[in-house]
Amino acid sequence: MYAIETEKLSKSFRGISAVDDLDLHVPEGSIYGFIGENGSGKSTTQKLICGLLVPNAGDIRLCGKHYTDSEIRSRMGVLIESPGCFPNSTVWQNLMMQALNLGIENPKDEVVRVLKVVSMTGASARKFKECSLGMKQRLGVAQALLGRPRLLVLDEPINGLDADGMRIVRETLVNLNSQEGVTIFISSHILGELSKIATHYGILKDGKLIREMPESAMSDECRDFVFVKTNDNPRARLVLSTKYREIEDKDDGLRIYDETESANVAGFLFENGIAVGEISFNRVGLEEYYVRVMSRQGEEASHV
Ligand SMILES: Nc1ncnc2c1ncn2[C@@H]1O[C@H](COP(=O)(O)OP(=O)(O)OP(=O)(O)O)[C@@H](O)[C@H]1O
Repeated sequence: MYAIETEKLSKSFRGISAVDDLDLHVPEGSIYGFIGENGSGKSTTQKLICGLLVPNAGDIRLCGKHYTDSEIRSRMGVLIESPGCFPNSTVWQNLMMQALNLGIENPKDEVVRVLKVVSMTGASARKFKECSLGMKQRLGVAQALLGRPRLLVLDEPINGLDADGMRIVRETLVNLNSQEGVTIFISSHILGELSKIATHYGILKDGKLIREMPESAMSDECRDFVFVKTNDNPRARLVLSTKYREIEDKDDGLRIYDETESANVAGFLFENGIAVGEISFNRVGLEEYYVRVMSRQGEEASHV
């Protein structure tokens, strides 16, 4: 079953298409990384799913039910753009107001719980306007967690966070997903961070979904390679081409995509009188995969 499924979802603003015929499939229990360039339609899609915008066409189903179903909606937590908070109220007061609005039983206990989850217990007396950007983002996540939602829709929740703030949000999301089975639909431009947690990906371009796949399928498309820097890369390339078929110039060095090991490449270069300055075994990461998919969009990339 899909936690979120859209069928031919479309939205335009004053005749300009923002989301175009979108068929999205977010499996239950997944952490679905939703990526795309600025203006590709990620926020619009998330707003449509959360009922903050009305589609021009298409359908949205949440856990098999129409997205307007109130029971399903009550199991959703949302952070879209910046958290809606009162600047002169404290972190505690803002969360309490939200908990009361949501009609949560034992709101105090629930606020204590979510503050703990995002590691903000010590900041509960701080006014919202005095919070750092990182604290505000984490408060937004805490708001989204009120009432123990089964589905979280998060728009750029790690934007503006420092490394520690990112780690806290990342660990929070992974724990919610692995321990409580919460489905997380998350957009982010910080691909390195997203790749640490996502189980599925959807790539959006100009309002259209150009790729959708589980992380394992993306890993299969991302290839292993040996990266080597030498004292003479052009000669190293010539020498290596007598033994290896797929060699690429990249980052002041050479990549060898053939199935081999660093030690074999180093040994072969050494035998041929070429000094190796740096050698490592690597894999194409999400950022590079994304750049390549975007640049060859429309083509079927069998090897990325
Ligand atoms: N309320 C609106 N009125 C008019 N145009 C809008 C509105 N909201 C979004 N758009 C347009 O729709 C397109 C998609 O915007 P959207 O914010 O969904 O993209 P995005 O992928 O979330 O971008 P970003 O990564 O910069 O947040 C853009 O061209 C944007 O200008």
